[in-house]
Formats: sequence, structure tokens, C-alpha cells
Amino acid sequence: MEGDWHTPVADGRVDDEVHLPGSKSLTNRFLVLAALANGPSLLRRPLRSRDTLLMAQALRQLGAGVEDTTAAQGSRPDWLVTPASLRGGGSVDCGLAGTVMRFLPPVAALASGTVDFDGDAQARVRPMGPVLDALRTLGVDLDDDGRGTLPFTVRGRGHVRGGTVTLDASASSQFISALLLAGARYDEGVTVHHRGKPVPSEPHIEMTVETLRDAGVMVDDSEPDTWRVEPSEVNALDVQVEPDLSNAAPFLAAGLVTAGRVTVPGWPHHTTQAGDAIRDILDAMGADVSLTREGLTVTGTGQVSGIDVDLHDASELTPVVAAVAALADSPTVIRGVAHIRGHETDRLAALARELGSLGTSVTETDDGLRIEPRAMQAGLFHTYADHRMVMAGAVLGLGVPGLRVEDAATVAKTLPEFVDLWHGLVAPGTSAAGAVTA
Ligand SMILES: O=C(O)C1=C[C@@H](OP(=O)(O)O)[C@@H](O)[C@H](O)C1
Ligand SMILES: C=C(OP(=O)(O)O)C(=O)O
Repeated sequence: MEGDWHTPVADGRVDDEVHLPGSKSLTNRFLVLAALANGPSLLRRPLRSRDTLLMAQALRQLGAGVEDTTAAQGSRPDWLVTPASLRGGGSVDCGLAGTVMRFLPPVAALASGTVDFDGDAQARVRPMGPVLDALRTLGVDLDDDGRGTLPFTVRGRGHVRGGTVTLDASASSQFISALLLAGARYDEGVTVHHRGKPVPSEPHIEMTVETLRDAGVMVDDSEPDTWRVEPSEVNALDVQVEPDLSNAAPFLAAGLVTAGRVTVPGWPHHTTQAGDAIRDILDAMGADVSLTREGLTVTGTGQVSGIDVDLHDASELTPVVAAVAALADSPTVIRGVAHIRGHETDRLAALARELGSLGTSVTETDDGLRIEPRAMQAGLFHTYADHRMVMAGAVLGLGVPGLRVEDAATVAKTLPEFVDLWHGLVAPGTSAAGAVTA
């Protein structure tokens, strides 16, 4: 989808169900564990998006099989993942996926041979150094240019000694998840100590620990900021991927902003997904929120209130929460997300610039944003190759007639169907194709 997307303004209250594809974070963890497992694995309802297709392609490059296999009627094919002894000799395209660039070097270290890593231009500034330094400490040979970013080369020797390592994971929880996911296959397992400011996105580490334990790996996380993975086999998986709760956020926000009602079927009652926090956030911003066997329903009450919220644990929700905040009737303070300057783009700068250019008053703080809503006028919302900026732009468009979102196709990083789903919810009968201009 080339060009600017004219986002639809709701002609009333939205009222529908939105069926969302699987979680990026779960799909990419399951793919990695399945490639390291002791037999073929079945991944049911995996997410197919740029980040997960890049992960699947990289694992194939390393020798694993990732193939479509028949699924329940009406569903897209599941994935059958067949592990193999990992081989080098190729290159991994990380795109802009944090999970690919962080989770795969510790896996490539187990391959026999050299694996080159690179990605998009914006990926070359995302922090990687603590993972590369930790791998060296654990006995891995790798070359980089000393900047601690892509590109780099891992020289796999077929096995990794492993052991104990201390790193600073305050820039990304993915540094820790990366070492834990591969650690069971290291000769001595791995013990990771974090030293530094608090680790962000902790639910994602819990997700890593839970997926490992479910695959039969022993993980000790009883000490603060310390994780121990025992050396062991990884059991083959037969798993169903939960819907992506962070990708649900803009749709649920539409329920609140239009005083309508949106249900996401299949919302898990137990989950490690950080996006589950959207329930409490939208509740605090004025929605009625109910979780039943049918799913999660958000109903707008006609009032949208600002909040003071710490998103340290659920930082990937920041762009959508900031968009709702700009449509609220009182100021919002978002705290605890300094590290999202290293996400797909510097999200604090991008949100301040784009919301500001539409007329909202936004101040960047050290660790977040202060948003004072003002009347906004139509304009072009730039997205900086960031899927969540597209989602934020769509939410803003509910209240700003004439808003256009630049490069909406970039949303395919985690949700290629986003624009179609959005038209289906907000303006049924209109189509994405008719809403894009060059
Ligand atoms: O492990 C994961 O799947 C993720 C961890 C988080 O990264 P950070 O800790 O860098 O925020 C999150 O923001 C990202 O979208 C996905
Ligand atoms: C930060 C994100 O992605 P990544 O996995 O690339 O870090 C995100 O999806 O918001």
C-alpha cells in the first residue's frame, strides 16, 4: 500500500468484534524454541507479519524447516517447525525486528559456520551491544565494528560453552530474553545478571521464562535481576498462539473514543503479554471494560479522560495511549519509557513532533511525554517506518477529519491486515484501496 492513507472518521459509535491474528512476541519465541527442540513442533495460528516471516526465513537459513501445514477449517495454515543441526554460511536479514536481531545471534552461535547479520537502515541504530558483549563472555567468537549495533558476524563453532554473564538490560528486555531462549542448549547453560537501571518490559521476560518452562527447560528466576537456565533438551511444542494484545489496543481505543463498543474475541484470561495492560489503561481513561468468556469488550462512556501512567512494563502501548490522550478532555503524563527512544524510531521524539504538528501541546520529558490536548487540524502524520505510529495515526483520525497517515504499509511489521480491519470497524463499506493517494 503506497502513498498516504486518508484515515476514516467514524460516522457514529463503532460497534463490532475484531478478530486479531497471533502475538508477535509469542510467535517469535515459539519459532526459536521449536528450531532448538528435540523433535518437530506445531505452531497453531502463528502471526504472519514481516517480523515473524523474517524470523521463519532466518531459521530456514540456519537449517531448520518452517513449513505451512493444514489447520482447522477456515483458518490459515499452521506452521510445522522441524529442527536440524544448525549450519552457518548464510546471512540473516533482521528487517527492523528487535526479536530477530536480539534472539538470533545466540542461536547462530550454535551453528557450524559463519552467519552475517544486517537489517534496515533504522535497525542499524537499535542497541545490541550488551548481547554481543555477553556472547563473547560466554565463549562466542563474533566480529562487529565496535559500535554495538548491526551489522555483525557470528562465527558459530557448533556449540557454546555458556556460563555466567552480567549485562545492562535497561535499554531492552530482549537482551535477557535472547540469552535465556538459547541458553538451555549451551554446554553449561546460562546465568544472566542484570546491573543497571530497571529492566523495561518485564512481562516479556516472564513470557520467555514461561515458554521455556512449558518446553521442559528449568529456569530459576527467584533472585531479583538474575535468571538461571539449566542445560537441557528443549521439548518439541504443540502450541496455539494467543491474539496479539498490543495490536488490539487501537481497536479497543476506538470503542472508547467514539463512545462505541469493541470486542476482541479470544482474549486470554491468563497471559504474559504486556499488552494486557490496555484493559486497565482504557478503564482509567473512561471506558467500561469487561472480560468474559466471549472476549474483552471496551465500551465508551462519552468521556475520555487524561491519565498519569507508568508504561515501563508495557512500553509498546505508548503510541496508541498517546493518541487517545491527545483526544482526551484533560492532560496526560506518560512515564517510565525512556528506552523507547531505541524502538523502531525514537518514539518520544516522533510522537512529540507529530502530535505537536497537528496542534496538540506535547512536551518530551526524560522518560516520557506530557500531553495537553488542544483542537487539532488536518495534516499529514509521519510514521518513521514504525508500525505503532500508523496505529496511533488511525486513532487520531477518529477525531481529526482529513488526517492522512504516511506510509501505512509499514504497519505490516506486525499486522498486515491493520488498514482493512480498521475500515471494517470504523467505516464499514469504505475500503482501504479507495482511501490511499500517491
Ligand atoms: O521480547 C519481546 O517480544 C518484546 C519486548 C519489548 O522490547 P523492549 O524491552 O525493548 O521494550 C517490547 O517492547 C517489544 O515490542 C517485544
Ligand atoms: C518495540 C517493538 O518491536 P520490536 O520487537 O522490534 O522491539 C514493538 O513492536 O513495539
